[in-house]
Amino acid sequence: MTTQKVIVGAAIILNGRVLAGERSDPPAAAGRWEFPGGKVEPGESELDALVRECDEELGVTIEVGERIGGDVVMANGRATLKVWTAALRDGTPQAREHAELRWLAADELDSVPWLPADAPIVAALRPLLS
Ligand SMILES: Nc1nc2c([nH]c(=O)n2[C@H]2C[C@H](O)[C@@H](COP(=O)(O)OP(=O)(O)OP(=O)(O)O)O2)c(=O)[nH]1
Repeated sequence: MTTQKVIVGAAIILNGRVLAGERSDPPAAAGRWEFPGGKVEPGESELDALVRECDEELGVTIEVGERIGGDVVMANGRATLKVWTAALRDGTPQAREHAELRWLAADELDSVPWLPADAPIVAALRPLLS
């Protein structure tokens, strides 16, 4: 049986800006930008995975908000991307796994090359940043 993997992402919003991270690997994705997050582990809830990944990747505790956009089926058809808004509860984001982190305002969202699957999420996010 094939299991559909779920990738969860956090659009952490602070003062009208969203936190974006530049991937450092794998080579095909390096230099592309994404929402912090990652794969949901077997037996783990999606929201628990989101909180865990933000702790691991950024060293922060988040409070999860609302879903942004719909489920995005990834190009290989074997994974689905789901993104939520989030607020910082504790800590200052550090680039533990990303090459760089940036806080982007609505008019800066197009200034970085997002991973292709993120395009509809970024579009849905824009009106929330003001
Ligand atoms: N975190 C994240 N991943 C995304 C986004 N958009 C997108 O296409 N992806 C893809 C990139 C990767 O192929 C996959 C996430 O895998 P990952 O390697 O970051 O997951 P992980 O942190 O669980 O890593 P690992 O334990 O398997 O090393 O989803 C996004 O906005 N955020």
